[in-house]
Amino acid sequence: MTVTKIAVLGAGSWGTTFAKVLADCAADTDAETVITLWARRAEVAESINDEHLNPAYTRDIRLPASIQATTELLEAVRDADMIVLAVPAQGLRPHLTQIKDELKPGVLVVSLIKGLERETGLRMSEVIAEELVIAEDQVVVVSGPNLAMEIARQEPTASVVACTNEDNAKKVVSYCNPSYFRPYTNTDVIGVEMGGVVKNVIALAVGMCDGQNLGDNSKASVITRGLAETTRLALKLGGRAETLAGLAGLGDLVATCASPLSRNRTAGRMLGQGKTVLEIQTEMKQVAEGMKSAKAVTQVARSNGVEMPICEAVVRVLEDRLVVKDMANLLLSRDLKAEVRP
Ligand SMILES: NC(=O)C1=CN([C@@H]2O[C@H](COP(=O)(O)OP(=O)(O)OC[C@H]3O[C@@H](n4cnc5c(N)ncnc54)[C@H](O)[C@@H]3O)[C@@H](O)[C@H]2O)C=CC1
Ligand SMILES: O=C(CO)COP(=O)(O)O
Repeated sequence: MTVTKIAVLGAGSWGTTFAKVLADCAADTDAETVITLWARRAEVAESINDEHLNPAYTRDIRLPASIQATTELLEAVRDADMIVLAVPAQGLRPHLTQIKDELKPGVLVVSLIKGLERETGLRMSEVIAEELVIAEDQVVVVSGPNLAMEIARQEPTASVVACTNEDNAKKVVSYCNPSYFRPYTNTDVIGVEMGGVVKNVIALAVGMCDGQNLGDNSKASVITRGLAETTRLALKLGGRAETLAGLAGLGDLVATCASPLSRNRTAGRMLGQGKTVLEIQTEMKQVAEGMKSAKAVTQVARSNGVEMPICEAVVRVLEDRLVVKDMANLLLSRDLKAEVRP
């Protein structure tokens, strides 16, 4: 039997949980799979190897003993058939630069990351293909309503595995389909990625509503109009409307904006309570991608002539050019128009 080697880079909440998804799937199917999880910090790798726990990120969840953690990046990716990327968006490119000479020909590279590169406005799949000099159809994106802790607890969850080559998406699906995780394939990589990126910014706005003690009408209005602006941008960039109405669009937006587990919603709530970006970054130990990607989202939108008033307002708050209590007024006083464009 051939052994499949999978490397997961990033032992935070989602990287660790996804490694568990892969390991549980391999156990369910009796597949010969070696899963190596790369952690930046030695104590994280040691805890995963010795105790099968990653308490800082997945609390008391017992990880499969088959997951081997390492702090050696090149050792993790050497001979890997599939490399899964779960580091924060702004830290991705330097890691790609380090691993690019170690890639096995034909390797599949899977992005779990929900952000845009700030300097270039590129989606993660674009950064990966560009930096690793691999074909677009070797890059696969996994996105959906996937709060890591719920999946770590094996609560039933669906997701989307997107690749321009459907066979490659199916291959990835075959590795990440344990009993509690149901991945659907999609060939609309742009729609899937943009759904995941923009929902983080909308979740910041919903968190701001919480921080201002606003109720469900306000939040539902932000979520729904947020989906409208996300869809406008995704369509303009070449995505499909059905994707944004699916798991990676509406599904992820609802999960993130509703869940107290969401780091983006939590960061938004703190902003709504008057905390500064610096205070929040110091207090939160985990990444809230929307805080880093919001500006790039609005820049990409502007350069494509797409209106994104909620995202624009979030950026103004992040840049200290708008106080949260004035945000509703700013959004509600815009010119009246039809809900659906004829
Ligand atoms: N946690 C979740 O529920 C989900 C997260 N995601 C996405 O997955 C990506 C990773 O997120 P999480 O695992 O949740 O983040 P996290 O904050 O839990 O962990 C990030 C990991 O990357 C490491 N890290 C931080 N800065 C780094 C840098 N500059 N270079 C290298 N490593 C660095 C940290 O030590 C940690 O191991 C993000 O893009 C996030 O939006 C997607 C779906 C679900
Ligand atoms: O992407 C996520 C759920 O699908 C996680 O959201 P947060 O990064 O806001 O926690």
